[in-house]
Amino acid sequence: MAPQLRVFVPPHPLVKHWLGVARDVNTPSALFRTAMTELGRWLTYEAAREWLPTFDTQVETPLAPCPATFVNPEVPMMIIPILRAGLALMEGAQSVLPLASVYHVGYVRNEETLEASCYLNKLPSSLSPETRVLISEPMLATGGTMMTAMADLVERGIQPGNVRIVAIVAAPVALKKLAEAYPELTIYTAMIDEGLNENGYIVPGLGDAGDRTFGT
Ligand SMILES: O=P(O)(O)OC[C@H]1O[C@H](OP(=O)(O)OP(=O)(O)O)[C@H](O)[C@@H]1O
Ligand SMILES: O=c1cc[nH]c(=O)[nH]1
Ligand SMILES: [Mg+2]
Repeated sequence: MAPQLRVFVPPHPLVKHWLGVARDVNTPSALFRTAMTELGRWLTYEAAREWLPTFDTQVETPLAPCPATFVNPEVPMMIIPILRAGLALMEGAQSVLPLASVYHVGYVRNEETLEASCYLNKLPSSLSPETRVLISEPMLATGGTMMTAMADLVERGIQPGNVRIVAIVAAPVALKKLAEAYPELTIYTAMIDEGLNENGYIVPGLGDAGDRTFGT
């Protein structure tokens, strides 16, 4: 069967709570950052389920031998925060995946054309195809930023089937674009919103995630 984009919206009260905090226009920047970090933590927790590679072994408890399962540190795992807004989300992701390497990439949308351009790329020139990649990117709006980031990853050897995107809010147009180009992808998001306004902002969304995270 042909792969189909999988989008999960975990029905978790903490995800709902922190999404409400992030959406509220009256939330100050410090609390908005906390909301981003918490959403990164819980969405990554959900994304890691049945995805994080493990190995089975045995340990000695103080009383008896006992089977045990550990996260396998030999399978390469990376977190890619998309600057700027992906940084606070990444902090939560990192608390769940402390062994993951972090590679920063920065893309910015042109406010008129809405096209994304890259201003920072710390990715190595090639990556092992079995690398598991978690991308932290709060907003999937037109999808242009994520399409560019995915192209940069695939060019370096990453398989889309090994990528999970953690996003706070996703617009249908971005999901459609990603589904057509990378149907093997898996996305974890707190909500799929209605659409975009004439300036390319997600409605109801949460405004400019980067500006609200950093108080700019
Ligand atoms: O799906 P798209 O239409 O491409 O929009 C999503 C991107 O737009 C925002 O970044 P922005 O360019 O505002 O940069 P910032 O995070 O530094 O604020 C947001 O953080 C995403 O990266
Ligand atoms: O709603 C949106 C769309 C793109 N980028 C944001 O920060 N917010
Ligand atoms: Mg911005």
